[in-house]
Amino acid sequence: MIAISGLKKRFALTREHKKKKSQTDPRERDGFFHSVEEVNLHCGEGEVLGLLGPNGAGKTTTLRMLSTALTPDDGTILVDGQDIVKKPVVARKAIGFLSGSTGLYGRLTAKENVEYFARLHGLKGKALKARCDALFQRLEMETFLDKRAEHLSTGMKQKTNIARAVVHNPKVVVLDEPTTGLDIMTTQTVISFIRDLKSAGTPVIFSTHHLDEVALLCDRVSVIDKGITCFDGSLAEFKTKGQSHELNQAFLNLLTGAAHV
Ligand SMILES: Nc1ncnc2c1ncn2[C@@H]1O[C@H](COP(=O)(O)OP(=O)(O)OP(=O)(O)O)[C@@H](O)[C@H]1O
Repeated sequence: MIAISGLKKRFALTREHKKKKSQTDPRERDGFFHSVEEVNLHCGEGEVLGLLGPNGAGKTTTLRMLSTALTPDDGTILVDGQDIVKKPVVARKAIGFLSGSTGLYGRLTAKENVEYFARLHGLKGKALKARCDALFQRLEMETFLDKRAEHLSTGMKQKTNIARAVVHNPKVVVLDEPTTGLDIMTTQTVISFIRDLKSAGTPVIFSTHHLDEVALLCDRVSVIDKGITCFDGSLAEFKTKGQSHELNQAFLNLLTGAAHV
């Protein structure tokens, strides 16, 4: 289970920012940019939650706090009942996090990258081999396992990153735009991998701009607009509140306020 409430994060404005200070952006104030102002969401066992929002809404900042890469200024994040801000080491074991910026070691092969992270998580011997082999097969990585990461295509890198993120069998999985830049085949593999996680009861949160993926995968939807959660609920509630069965339209209605008229 993942439960986020009252989450906030602001960044000090740089001199550059201050020079270009926007007169209209209410998130720029008191010398700070308020990236996340009030985020609340909930994702239970076996649920997949799609995190939506326009560019710059605060999705990545939220997911980076959830992964413990960033410390919140306020609010609570519970993962499996544990407060991850107070127990970041426990949290890192419990969470599998895929970030937008790839963190593969270019001179290691795809296989070596995944095995390296498996070892960091304490896996070894037969258990390490069994876990890695299962992931390589599931993510259809066999053809490029021995290629150096620096020579992999975008899709191959993403599969390697996903395997790396979940190699320790985390209790919850958090994916920041997992299908961005991928071809249709690789996207299908990623979508079906998320379905497997769901079937195994693992809560999954992923950010996306693709509403067709939300339709295929999600039980729950959370929408952030200008750093504030403006919707968090089931897919059915999203359609009702957005006043449309067409997800793109429901999303737009929620963002423009048309849904509240
Ligand atoms: N370290 C930082 N310092 C200053 N501002 C930041 C920092 N990180 C993020 N921001 C700002 O916070 C806002 C939210 O960024 P974030 O990356 O979380 O948005 P997003 O919803 O993931 O957007 P996108 O869909 O474009 O990826 C943006 O305006 C961004 O410039």
